[in-house]
Amino acid sequence: TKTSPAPTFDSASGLSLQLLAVISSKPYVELCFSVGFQAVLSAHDSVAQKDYEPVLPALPEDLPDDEEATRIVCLVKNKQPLGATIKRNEMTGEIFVARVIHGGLADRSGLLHAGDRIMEVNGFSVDGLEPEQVIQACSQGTIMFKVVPITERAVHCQTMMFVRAMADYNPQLDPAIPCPDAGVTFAQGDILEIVDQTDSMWWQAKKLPSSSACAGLVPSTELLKRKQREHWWSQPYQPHALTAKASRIIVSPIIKPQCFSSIPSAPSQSSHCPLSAGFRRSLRLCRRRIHSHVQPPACQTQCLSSCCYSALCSPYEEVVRYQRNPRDPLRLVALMGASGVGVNELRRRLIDTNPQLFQGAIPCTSRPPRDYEEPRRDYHFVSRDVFEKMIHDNKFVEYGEYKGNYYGTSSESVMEVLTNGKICVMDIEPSALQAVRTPDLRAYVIYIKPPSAEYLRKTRHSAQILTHYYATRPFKDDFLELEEAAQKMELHFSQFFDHVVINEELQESCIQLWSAATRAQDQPQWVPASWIRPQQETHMPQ
Ligand SMILES: Nc1ncnc2c1ncn2[C@@H]1O[C@H](COP(=O)(O)OP(=O)(O)OP(=O)(O)O)[C@@H](O)[C@H]1O
Repeated sequence: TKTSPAPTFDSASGLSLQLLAVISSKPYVELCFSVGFQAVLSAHDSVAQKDYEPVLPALPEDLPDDEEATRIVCLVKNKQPLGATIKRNEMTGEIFVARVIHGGLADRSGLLHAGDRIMEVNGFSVDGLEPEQVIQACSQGTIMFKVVPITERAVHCQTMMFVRAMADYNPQLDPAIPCPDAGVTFAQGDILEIVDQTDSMWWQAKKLPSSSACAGLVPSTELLKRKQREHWWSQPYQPHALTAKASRIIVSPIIKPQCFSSIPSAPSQSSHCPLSAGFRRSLRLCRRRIHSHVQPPACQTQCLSSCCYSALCSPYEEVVRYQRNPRDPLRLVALMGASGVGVNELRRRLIDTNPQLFQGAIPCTSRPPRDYEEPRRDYHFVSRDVFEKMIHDNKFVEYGEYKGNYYGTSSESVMEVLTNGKICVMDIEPSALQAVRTPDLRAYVIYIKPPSAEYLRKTRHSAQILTHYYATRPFKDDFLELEEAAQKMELHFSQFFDHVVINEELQESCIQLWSAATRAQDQPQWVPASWIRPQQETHMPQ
């Protein structure tokens, strides 16, 4: 049978000091004086003397039979929070542990649980005290709780999940949070690790990257949705603001065709210099015009019941860490930016300088080919009927009507580039975000941000902005228009930006773009879980 070794001495550390008096050899003296060695001997003595158990006061003899089992919990706290919240039962006045924060001091002790009734703190009864007074008693140093442990602990729902926040949240501005100091502040686009969903209202989460083991409180999906809805209804009705808000979270990829018949017919601008796929003026104009002409919804109710409501449905987007398998098709790189910031200039340079790696998708049109145009190089030329059938079958990432002809980019034409082993680079309007964030295209969205007004003034004096088919114009209002458009885009869509490039110096921006676009193909990235899950369902770790 296994027997525990019995100690020969119970005061080895004392013995080591006696030993010192008789030995004079230097290595032995150093060994006996070393901190580690003394600590080992002291630990040995504690075990040998069996003085490792806390000395509890003797039980009083007149203990009633129905005395509840209590637990003494001793926590040593310095500056870190206790990691627990308390609440008072309004009927009985009893104080309970309301929740224990994942990874906090109380949680790591393993001795305090949600539902434990607190009877005493540091020897003083909490009877009749307000929760704030109890908290004050736990401010620092060694805190001794006497608690009646909860008999049936709640089943903890601790499945780990990562989400991307689609909205901003500041606990200090939320009067409903149980403890603002325990809240996590986050902004749209932040990645949160949800570590506990036991409470249907207040989840526990860590904002990534996080160096702390301790989580904090964030509103659950349901609660955040409710808060957004309340905020929504409390705003005065502004049709345009409502449209912008609606597109803040989810945007419908399908935009009704617009007719721009008022624009005069244009000269064949590209007759001498054929542009690479996707740079056609008509396509760009068509896209820009549609975006700026999107009508506000006919009525508020209709809006709330359709696109806005679906936007409200997802204040968090579940994400997973994804690294592309080299055998999988490459990812689409979608560039987004305010008109005039330089999206097309950068895209053109990227493709022109690395044609073996990057390519644009060939757009589709219902317009007849011109003399200098070649099918499948300049456009996929299709009849109006075929184009309309493609619209009906949801084939387009984006499309619109310009001067009586349809123009668009189909998912198929993007896929063609990707499966041929090239990175497809596309410039998109926010309305196409939803259509490119799909399991097939897995768009990596790069936002092109304007530099400071001062830098713009310095570098864009000869820059021209595309206005209509045959004309460009210099920037107006000292770049105010560009800055305002960029701010709006960031306000509503920054949660979808995987990367941001500030377009200061062209060549430097191009290098940054190249590096981000290639990194997106090989390095792990946070992507919507829905892109990956269908294939991974059977292999998900439990
Ligand atoms: N970093 C830069 N430095 C100097 N000029 C720039 C820079 N980036 C872009 N430009 C110039 O700014 C003008 C607008 O650029 P570009 O056409 O690419 O804008 P855009 O974002 O595609 O907008 P739109 O589609 O409305 O034309 C062009 O004349 C371009 O050469």
